[in-house]
Amino acid sequence: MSVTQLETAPGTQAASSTADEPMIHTHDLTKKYGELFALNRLNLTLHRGDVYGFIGPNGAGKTTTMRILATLLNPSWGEASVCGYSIYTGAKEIRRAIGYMPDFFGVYDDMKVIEYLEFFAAAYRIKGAKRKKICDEVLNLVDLTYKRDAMVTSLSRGMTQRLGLARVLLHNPQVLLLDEPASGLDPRARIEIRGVLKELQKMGKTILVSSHILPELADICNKIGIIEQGVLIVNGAVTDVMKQVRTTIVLNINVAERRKEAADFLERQPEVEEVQERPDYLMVKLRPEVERFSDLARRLIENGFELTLFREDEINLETAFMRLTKGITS
Ligand SMILES: Nc1ncnc2c1ncn2[C@@H]1O[C@H](COP(=O)(O)OP(=O)(O)OP(=O)(O)O)[C@@H](O)[C@H]1O
Repeated sequence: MSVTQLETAPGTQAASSTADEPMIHTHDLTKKYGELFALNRLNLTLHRGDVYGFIGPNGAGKTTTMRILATLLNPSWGEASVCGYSIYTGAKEIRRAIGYMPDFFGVYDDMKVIEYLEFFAAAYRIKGAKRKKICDEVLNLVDLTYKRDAMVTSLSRGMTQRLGLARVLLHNPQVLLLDEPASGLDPRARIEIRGVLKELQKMGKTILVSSHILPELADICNKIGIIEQGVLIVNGAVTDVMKQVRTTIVLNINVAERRKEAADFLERQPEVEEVQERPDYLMVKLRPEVERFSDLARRLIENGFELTLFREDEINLETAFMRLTKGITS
């Protein structure tokens, strides 16, 4: 994947004159359908380079937010601006400055991958040699160069999602609105999408990305918001949000040999509450007040254990997240 080439591609620049001016800003943004608040006084601020994970269950208001920011839907009241342009007066400028990938999008059946991209590049009035260069660059970025001449209908769901991402990158937007880009993908395809998002993050794009699943986004975002029934119930830096979401940390740890000894060693460590042996690893529950666990890895290594696995248990994190979202609004 190449990061540098796309940075030089011509694109729409933000209206923002200072580096601190938010790339996305909303104030009391509200959308009502009859009596239903699809979105209820949403206050969000994203700065250049922020990758904001927008997490919530079905019907929480994620798509509504994205569609308002993409100027495809009017709010009932409240303010929103993207790249310094108001959604009320700067819709044309906003559309040039963003790449919006909806949760469902159609692809044209009878086209090759490269024809599909060239078609949209032409719609952005990218011409001639530049068009070819940019199409090749975005294909490379999403790792689809090897499918350049394949028919779009022959792509897997993961590849189609990556092609959708390539499409919204053609005009080098500064802000990306990505509505559940990893939904319905198998674990491998999810990892691939995450890889692309990490590349985009390195390029300094501002990204609002939604998901049902917290762990899916936790390690690529710097900020996270959890929305439920139109209300943003948690908002902040990933580390702070994680503290609120989980009550205890559970780690999955394995060593190359002497697993029983490692279990005994772990049980003696001050931050460990309980160690359970699983067929392939040790499940290590930390005491409730413990927030950091990197020292534990260091001590294991210093005591001669060769670590083959050391990671936070995602299922535990997901369960904690579900508990939090259920607990607050029900
Ligand atoms: N056109 C509409 N008319 C009436 N209600 C709507 C309309 N569009 C959305 N809603 C309602 O607004 C709420 C928020 O929907 P939204 O699509 O934003 O949720 P979401 O978080 O994107 O959900 P999902 O994860 O299922 O895509 C839901 O209760 C939904 O039923």
